[in-house]
Amino acid sequence: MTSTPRPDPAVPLPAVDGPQIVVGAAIIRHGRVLAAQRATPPAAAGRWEFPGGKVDPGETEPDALVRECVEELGVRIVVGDRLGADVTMVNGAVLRLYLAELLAGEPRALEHLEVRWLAADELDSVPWLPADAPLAAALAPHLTG
Ligand SMILES: Nc1nc2c([nH]c(=O)n2[C@H]2C[C@H](O)[C@@H](COP(=O)(O)OP(=O)(O)OP(=O)(O)O)O2)c(=O)[nH]1
Repeated sequence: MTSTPRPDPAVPLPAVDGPQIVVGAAIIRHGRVLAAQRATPPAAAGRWEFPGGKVDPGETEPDALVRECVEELGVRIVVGDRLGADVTMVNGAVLRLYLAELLAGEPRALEHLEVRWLAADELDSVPWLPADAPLAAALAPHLTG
């Protein structure tokens, strides 16, 4: 019988390269989702997105969302389930959306031009970044009451 050698825990595993993951938070309150209007870069300025950003090396996706929502909105959130499919963006990065709820604070546009609460029938009222449009559409059933 052959046995598979166990990796030596003292030897670091090689880094597994994958696409850069960008996480977005669909923060829902009273049947509305929080959308944020990008200020930068010029090509994306004025378009709308979900608060969030790049996941840092060694950081979990929910931790990245909590960190970004403090930085961008000045709020604490609780991260829930994933929503929708991964969206691969033109630069090869992958956008991944999570449902979230506010734990503390009132969102302010600390890094965005504006933030806005959108009801289900208002999801089409803002020009989303291209990758966000299918995710915004997937949100509609979650925006009730
Ligand atoms: N945060 C966020 N970024 C999005 C969304 N949709 C979308 O295409 N993007 C793109 C815009 C940016 O190219 C990239 C995320 O960059 P970012 O600037 O928000 O992330 P970050 O704060 O971690 O970036 P950095 O300034 O530290 O480099 O993903 C979205 O819904 N939320």
